[in-house]
This record gives sequence, C-alpha cells and structure tokens, in this order.
Amino acid sequence: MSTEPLLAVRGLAVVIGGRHILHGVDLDVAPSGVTALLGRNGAGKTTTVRGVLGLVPRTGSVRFLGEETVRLATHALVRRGVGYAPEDRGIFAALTVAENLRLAERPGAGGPAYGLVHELFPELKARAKQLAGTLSGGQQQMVAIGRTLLNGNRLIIADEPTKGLAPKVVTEVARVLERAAQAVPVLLVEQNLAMVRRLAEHCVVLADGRTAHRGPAADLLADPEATRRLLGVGRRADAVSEENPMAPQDTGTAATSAADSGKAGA
Ligand SMILES: Nc1ncnc2c1ncn2[C@@H]1O[C@H](COP(=O)(O)OP(=O)(O)OP(=O)(O)O)[C@@H](O)[C@H]1O
Repeated sequence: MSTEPLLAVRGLAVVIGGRHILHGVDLDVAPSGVTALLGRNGAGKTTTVRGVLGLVPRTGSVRFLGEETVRLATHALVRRGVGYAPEDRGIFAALTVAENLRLAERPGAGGPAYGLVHELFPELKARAKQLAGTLSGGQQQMVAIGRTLLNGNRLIIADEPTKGLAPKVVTEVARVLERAAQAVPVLLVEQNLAMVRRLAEHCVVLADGRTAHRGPAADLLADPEATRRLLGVGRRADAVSEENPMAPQDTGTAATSAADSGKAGA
C-alpha cells in the first residue's frame, strides 16, 4: 500500500475580514484509517477543514491524490472524491432518510453506492422512510456519514461528529466512524480524546492557527505533558477501559472530555 499521504496540506493560511485565522497549517492524511485533527477551542480546526475544501479564501498548498487543488473551486475538489460531514450535520429534517441520501448522489461511474452504505449502516435502510428530523443524534450522524460514502469518495472529512451528543450516542457515532473508516480514510476533527484513542492512528494538533504537533495519536495520548501543553488536558487521556470504551463527554472541550471523565487515571 502507498505510504504517500492522501491529502498533504502545507502552509495553509486563511484571512477572514482582515483577521489572520490560519498562519501556516501543515497536515497529512494517511491513505487509510483515521487521522485526527485536534486543538483547543478556537485553534483553527474548522477553518482548516473549510480552507482545505475551498469554502474560505486560502493560500498555501493542498495536494489531494498527488495533485495540487488549492486553486480548485469546492465543487471541483468534491468531484475528485472528498466527502464532507459538516459540524452541524447538514441534515434536511423535513425529508426522509432516503431523500437525504438521494440528494447527495453525484453522477459518476457505477452509480451511487447504496450497497456499501446499507451494508455499513443497515439502520439507514430500515429507516429509509423516516423523517430525518425524528432520528436520534447518532442516527443523524449515520445519515451524514452515509452520504459521504455514496459516491466512491477517496476521503471523508468529519467535523466534530460527537459535539453536543450524550455519552451513549458518542459510542454509537464511534461505531459509525469505525465502520466508515474501514471503507474510506477519514480526517476527523474531534475534541473527545476517548474517540481519538479508539479511532485514530495519526494526529495533527493545531494551536493559534498553526500546526503545533504531528505524530501517532497513541503517543500523544500517552504523554501527559504533551496533552497538557497542547490540549489543556491535565491527566492521561488514554485511560479508557474496555468495558466502557468511550469516556463521557462533558462540555465538549478536550480538557473536560478526558480529564473529567473519571476514567482518566495516572
Ligand atoms: N468567519 C469568521 N470570521 C471571523 N472569525 C472567524 C471566522 N471563523 C472562525 N473565526 C475565528 O477563527 C478562530 C478559529 O476558529 P475555528 O472555528 O476554526 O476553531 P476551532 O478549532 O474549530 O474551534 P472549536 O473547537 O471551538 O470549533 C476563532 O477565534 C474564531 O472565532
């Protein structure tokens, strides 16, 4: 398998309304599995994702599948195989599950991959006629992630899929992403470090609009000094038991989700 990054971002800079939000973000997304994008609130994670997608004006280099895409419009990058599950999920509440999926279809060889989506998420087939607005948070995330799998995408970007969800639902979303990542590599913006520990092999940490750290996720989570310095987490972030694989998510910050979980020892 190729070891070349699927996505290679170098020197990504974003200025909005005269304010420099990103000053030079470097990140690589591995060609398989989950790469986590971490950082404290306001570090620039969502802006990085939006910069990669061309949803905000950006400079620097964004190479996808070995080709420079920084001058491409968003729709052109998406057509090259990027699926995006935004922070607010982008679900149409008044439409059914099936209609939400249908809206995401793109013309292309082979047609939409409903086989894959329904194999990974049988619940979406069972609930095809249900209005999406009546789904649980975890089920809505299935729709959001399922949509990104419909079109043979080569990369999925999921922005804080667990934000605001109850601990039980966080576990459900972890399973959803785990299944999705078996099919397509994922760039996961996440504050819940138990999610990161469970899912991610690699991580990139932002601080003040810059890349502050890159490396194996397990190494970062096992290093109390680094997690404190980079993420504001006071204790070991990787002490999550097998019986309760997901630490409870508190107020949504990295510091609370790991350190206040009661599972964080050492
Ligand atoms: N459209 C905008 N106009 C002005 N400032 C913005 C805009 N979007 C983001 N910012 C600012 O840029 C900084 C980075 O925001 P961003 O949402 O990228 O951070 P984040 O790491 O995703 O944070 P969070 O974890 O809270 O979602 C913040 O200070 C934010 O207020």
